[in-house]
Amino acid sequence: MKIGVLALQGAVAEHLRMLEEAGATAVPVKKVEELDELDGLVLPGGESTTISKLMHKYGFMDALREFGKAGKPIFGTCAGAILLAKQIEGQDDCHLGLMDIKVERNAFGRQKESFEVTMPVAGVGADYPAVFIRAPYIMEVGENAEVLAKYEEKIVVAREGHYLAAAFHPELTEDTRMHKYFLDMVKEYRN
Ligand SMILES: NC(=O)CC[C@H](N)C(=O)O
Repeated sequence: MKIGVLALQGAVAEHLRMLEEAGATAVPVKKVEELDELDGLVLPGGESTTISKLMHKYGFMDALREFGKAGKPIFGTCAGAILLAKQIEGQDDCHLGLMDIKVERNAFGRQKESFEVTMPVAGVGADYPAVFIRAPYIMEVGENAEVLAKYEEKIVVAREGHYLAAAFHPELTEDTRMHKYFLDMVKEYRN
């Protein structure tokens, strides 16, 4: 199984390492042609506005929409979840607009810029260590999306078919369960 990590900006190396540990072959993706050989893709955390600008610059907007619409699984973490969302609170435009979720950026307030909590994530585990860094939260999910985790009543993990979004950074722990969950999704959609 070959999984790419979009390598324009953000936490790329950490995702590559976790995907390898979870049992996949993981490659950084810097050119659209590299999408062809992939079974799935991770959109890392970072700064969504910066990543989006680079996605436009290097032709990834249309290429990634095609990738998603062809049924290839995509996992967006933190800024990556913002890139996937169809709606962003306070903004008219979205980025990829592939996943039927509405997100609010930097949703946990200044005093909580970064924090770690242990929480249950459905299908992943009861005690998942979630690292939040200037994290968004998911305000609403569409009727085909399911909520996998909430923190303080806010949705922080959701799945819609072959799209997975997490508000936190699963690549910044030693716990590979979230990446394994994504690899199981990829297996499910590969055939
Ligand atoms: N750690 C992150 O990915 C932060 C996301 C960032 N606040 C954004 O809006 O893009």
